[in-house]
Order: sequence, then structure tokens, then C-alpha cells
Amino acid sequence: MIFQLVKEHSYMCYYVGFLLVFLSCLKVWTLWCKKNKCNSVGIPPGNRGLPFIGETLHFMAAINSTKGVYEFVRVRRLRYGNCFKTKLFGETHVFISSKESAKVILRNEGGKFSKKYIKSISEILGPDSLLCAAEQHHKLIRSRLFSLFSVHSLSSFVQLFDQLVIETTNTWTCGSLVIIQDEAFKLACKAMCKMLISIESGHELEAMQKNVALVSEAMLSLPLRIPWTRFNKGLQARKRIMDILEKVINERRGGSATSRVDFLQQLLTNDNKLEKDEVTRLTDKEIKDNILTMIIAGQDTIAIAMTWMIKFVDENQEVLNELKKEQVQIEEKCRGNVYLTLEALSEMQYASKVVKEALRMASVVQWLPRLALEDCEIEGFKIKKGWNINIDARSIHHDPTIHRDPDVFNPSRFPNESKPNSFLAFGIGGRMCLGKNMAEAMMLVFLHRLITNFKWKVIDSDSSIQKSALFTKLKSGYPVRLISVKEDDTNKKTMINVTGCVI
Ligand code: HEM
Repeated sequence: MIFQLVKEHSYMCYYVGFLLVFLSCLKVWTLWCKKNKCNSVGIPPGNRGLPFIGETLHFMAAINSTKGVYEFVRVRRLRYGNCFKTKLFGETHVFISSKESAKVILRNEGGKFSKKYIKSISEILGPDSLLCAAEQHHKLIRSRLFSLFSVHSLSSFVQLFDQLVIETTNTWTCGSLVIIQDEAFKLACKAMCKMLISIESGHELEAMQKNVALVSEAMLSLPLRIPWTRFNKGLQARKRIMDILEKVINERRGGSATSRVDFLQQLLTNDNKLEKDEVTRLTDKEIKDNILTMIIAGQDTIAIAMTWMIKFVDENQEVLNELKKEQVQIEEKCRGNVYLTLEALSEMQYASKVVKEALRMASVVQWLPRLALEDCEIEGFKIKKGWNINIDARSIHHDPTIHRDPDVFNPSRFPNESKPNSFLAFGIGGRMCLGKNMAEAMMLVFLHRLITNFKWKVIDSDSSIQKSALFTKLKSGYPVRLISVKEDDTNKKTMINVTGCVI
């Protein structure tokens, strides 16, 4: 009889089944919300989103939008304030935008915090990368890499970089269209490959450039090892870079090319001086991960920073004029030298402020990630062990209580507004950028050569951000039409008559 009933009213069964599933889901959802509410007393405000995935989909949507991934953070900071939490890729993330908390967390005097990147970044860079290594391991690697960034190395690097910039700018003719970001990217990659492993041209350099670009693109992606995904392509590119590095290391260990003067050779030579079992020796795996780290850390960041700097300068003609005055004077003074020197850079006082202001405004690295190693309290909220803590550098850089008129490009605000812990472009504390001086020097050299050799007209001033980029990369790449400024017969600088130059 029941069988008969079911047969005649089968659609009823579907309704009842659907109702039961719906009610069960509702019950689970209510219990989940109740549990979260009980647990949320004293913890930062925010939306943990859907079970398991949290707000990952919103985060991925921001990554794939032209407003850039920071939009995800900006919107929530406006909604919840200086400290909020969210859930990404199955983990709790807290974002904090106060310089007082930045000091406590980044200086890490109590040893309560470590570094932690999201999975896509840490897998691409490798477990032995200085950027990702946990505390003790980090100290060991940093102490070994630190010596590579001496004043002596910086001095040689300035000349090397200037040589590359001159070679590149010599190929730019009056009227040529140049995409600043692409050129800066190629320059930075060339400089890093030469400085680190003496790869400077040909097939190997091309392969490096291609693979490094794929690795960079994979840093902010869903960490799925599925063929054709950005992440998987990045992992494959990483493997190819590792193979190139392994080949170079083996050649050096085998005795060939040991006369090279580069970072890799310094690491290997220093290693040989240590006893075989000494703990401070770096393994080949550590060397490879960190050469890759330095290529990545020193390429995208610098190319993007240079591009924003040129954009800001162009949009602020008074700054440009002031800068020109200073740079032309320095050029006159350095006339006898083929390349710029560290001394010449130290005289670029106004340009140094321009570099710093560009880094503040652009906030290329938008937040600095850490991991809470124990339960603690931040900004009056409870933070649990294992949570990811992100210091929102961009918001601190644009905080009107710290920087007056924060959205105005005003290099002269420095040094007056140099308040402690409020300039985080390179981080602060024990994990501060190792390449800070190098990066500033590169920006000064690039600025000097561009300003003293060219005027330019911007072709696309759109500020949209490139999708899927880890840093605030301009989508347009900032294309400009160049007009050269040449020396006349009497060796004086004159602006070339631009008639005849197609602009
Ligand atoms: C404008 C360019 C650059 C910017 C904005 C920048 C910014 C940063 C930031 C924000 C950090 C992380 C700080 C933290 O988490 O507390 C960092 C780390 C690092 N940067 Fe840079 N960087 C730049 C260029 C370079 C260059 C040229 C190199 C050298 C090749 C370099 C090498 C590194 C390394 C090795 C680390 C890891 C330091 C550690 O964890 O001990 N960076 N950088």
C-alpha cells in the first residue's frame, strides 16, 4: 500500500527529501553561527564567510579585478576598522593597520611572531627561502646572505646597474614608444642575473626572464597542482630555474668559472672556508632557493616601484622641475666619470626624497605577513596561536594622522614626517628587506638617466592594477613617447627642438 502511495505521489517524496536536507543544513548553519558567536567574544570583528572556504572567493575575485587585491583589504578596513579578521584558504587572517602594533609585531621583541606566507607564495619560493624560513633557520640564512650586501658590493653594483641602464637607454631614440614597466622589469632581471650568477645575455638570460615571469605570476594563485593552472605553470618554471642553478653550481664546484665575481661564487667560496659539518654551511638547496628568492624579491618590486615613481613625478611637474635642477647639476659634476658612483648617489638629496615618497605612495608590498606563535592580545583583541597576522603597510602609509595629505605626492614631507615605524616599504626589524640600499640605488640611477636624457609624453595614464599581480603593478605598464634631450656642440645641455619628433 505504501509502495503504491509512493509510486503515485513520487513528486511528494522529492519535496519531503528536499525539505529534510534543507532543514538539516539550516540546523548545521545555525549551530555553526552560534558556535562562532560564542567564540567571538573579544576577537577582532570581521566576516569568516562560508564554512571551510571563508572569504577565499571574495579574495580571489579581488585578485582578478583591476582594482587589485588590496581592494579586498580596503573595503573590510573601512567596514570593521584598524583590526579585522577574515578566513582565507581555510586559515584565519587578521589585518592590522596601526603603526604601534606594526612595531610590536614586526620588531618581534617578545619572539611571539614568525613569518608566514600563503601557500602559493611559500611553495613557489621554496621552504629554504629567506622570505619564508622560520626564526632559527631564518637567522642562519640571513647571516650568510647579509655579507653579500656590503657597501663594497653596493658600490660595484651601482656601476653595473648604471652600465645596463645606459646600454638600454642608448637604444631609445627620439620619438620611440617605451613601456616603462617592461623596460624596468628587463633591466632589473638582467641586473639580478648578472649580480647573482653572472648570467648576462643570450639563451640562458632569456630562459631566466621567461621563467621568472611565470614564477611571479603564480605567486598569487589557487595552489592547485593541476596542469595548465597558473600555479602549476609557476611550479614548472621554478623547477627549470632550479635546474639552471644546479648546473651552474655543479660547474663551479667542478672548478670551472670559479673566477666569477658574483653572489653565488661568494657563497660557495665562503662555504669552502667552513668545516664540512659546520652548521652555518648552506646546502645547495638553500643556496638555490635563496638565489631564486633574490631574483624574485629584487625584480618585480623594483620594476613596479620605478614605474610608479615616474608616474608620480610626471603628474607633479613642480617636483619634476626641482628634480631636473638637481640631476643636471650632478651630471655636470660627474662629467669625468663614465658611470655613477655611490658618492654621486649620496648627493641626490631631493631625488632620495622622491624615491621614498614614491615608495610610500605606491606601497608596492601592501602588507607584511606574520604568524602568531602563541595566544596574545593586539589592539585590545584576542589573537589565537596559529593565526596569520598581516600588517597593512598601505593603510599606514596613507593614514592622515601620520602623513599630512597622504594622497598628495610631496617628497618634501621627508625628513619631517619620518616618524618611527610609519614607513614600511621595506619592512622593519629582523626581517627587513636585505636589498633596501640596492633598491634605492637602482631607483636613483634610473631616475637620473631618464631625467637627464629624456623628456616624455604619457600615452596611457590609467591607474588600473594588473590582474593576478602580487604587487601593485600598473596594468598599462605606463607607456610613454620619448623625446631626447641632447648635448649641443658646446657641451652644454639643451632641450632638443621637438619639432620633427613624432609625439
Ligand atoms: C623597491 C624595491 C623593493 C621593495 C619595495 C622591497 C620590499 C621588501 C619587503 C616589504 C620585504 C619583507 C619585509 C617583511 O616582511 O618584514 C622584503 C624582504 C626581502 N627583500 Fe626586498 N624589496 C625591494 C627590493 C629588493 C631587492 C633589490 C632585493 C635584493 C636582491 C631584495 C631582497 C629581499 C630579501 C632577500 C628579503 C627577505 C629578508 C628577510 O626575510 O630577512 N629586495 N623586501
